[in-house]
Amino acid sequence: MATVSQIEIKDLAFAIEGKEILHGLTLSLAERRVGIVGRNGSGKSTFARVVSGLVAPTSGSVTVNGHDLAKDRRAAIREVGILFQNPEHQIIFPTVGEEIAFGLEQQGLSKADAAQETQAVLDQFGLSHWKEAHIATLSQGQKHLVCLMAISAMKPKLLVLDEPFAGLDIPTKAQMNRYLSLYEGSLLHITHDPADLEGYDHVVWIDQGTLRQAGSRPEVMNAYLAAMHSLGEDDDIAYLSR
Ligand SMILES: Nc1ncnc2c1ncn2[C@@H]1O[C@H](COP(=O)(O)OP(=O)(O)OP(=O)(O)O)[C@@H](O)[C@H]1O
Repeated sequence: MATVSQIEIKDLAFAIEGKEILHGLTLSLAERRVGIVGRNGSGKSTFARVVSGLVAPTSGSVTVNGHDLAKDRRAAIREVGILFQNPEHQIIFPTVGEEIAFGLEQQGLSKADAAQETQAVLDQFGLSHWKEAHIATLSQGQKHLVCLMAISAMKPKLLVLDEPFAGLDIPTKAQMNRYLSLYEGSLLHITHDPADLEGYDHVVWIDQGTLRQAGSRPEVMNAYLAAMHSLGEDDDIAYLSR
C-alpha cells in the first residue's frame, strides 16, 4: 500500500566547524514524490543527511513521521533509507548478496529471512546472478544499482536519493527509474536533471543553504530554470562557497 511520509523542518541550521551550511530552513512536506534542486554547493546533500538523521541539526528541528531520527536510530532504520551520491560511501561488504542481507539483518530479520528477501530483490531486478559477485569488480554504475537494491530491500517509508542516476547508462537509468516509479513509499530526490522529476508532485529549491522556493513542480522548476539559464549566460560562475 502506498504511504506518504511527513517531513517537518523548523528553523533548521547546520554548521561544520563554525561554517554555516544550512540556515533558517522551515518546511513541511507531505507529498509522495519530492524533488530537491539547487546549484552545486547549495547544501542539497547536507540537507539529505540531516533529513535522514545521519547528522543532527546545529539548531532547529527535523522530524520524519513524528520521529527525531538523529536521536532515534531504531526509527531511522525503519523510516528512512538514503542512497548516497557516491556508492563507495555506502558499501561495506565484499559481495552483493552480503551487502543486501546486512541491512535486512539490521532491521531484525533472521539470517534465513534476510537471505530470502535478498533473493527476492535480486530477482525483481533480474540480477540473481549477481548474488556472489564481488562488488570491487563492478563498475561505478553497477555499484549504484547494488546500493539501490540494498536500500530498497529494507522498504523504508522514505527513500532519500542523492543524484541516484549519476554515471548510469541509459538502460540502467531506465530500469532504476521504472523501479523507483513503482516504489510505494515516499521519494525525496536530489537531481540536476529536470527530466528526472517528471511526474513529481512537489519541488524544493535550495539556494546558498536556505530555502529559496517550495511548491508545485511546474511553478518551482520554471523559476529555477529561468534563474539557472540567466546565470549560465554570465561568465562569472565561480560562486563556490560563501
Ligand atoms: N564535511 C564538510 N566540511 C566542510 N564543508 C562541507 C562539508 N560538507 C559540505 N561542506 C560544504 O557545504 C556546502 C554544501 O555542500 P553540499 O554537498 O551539501 O552541496 P550540494 O548542493 O549537494 O552540492 P552538489 O550539487 O555539488 O552535490 C559546500 O560549500 C561544501 O563545501
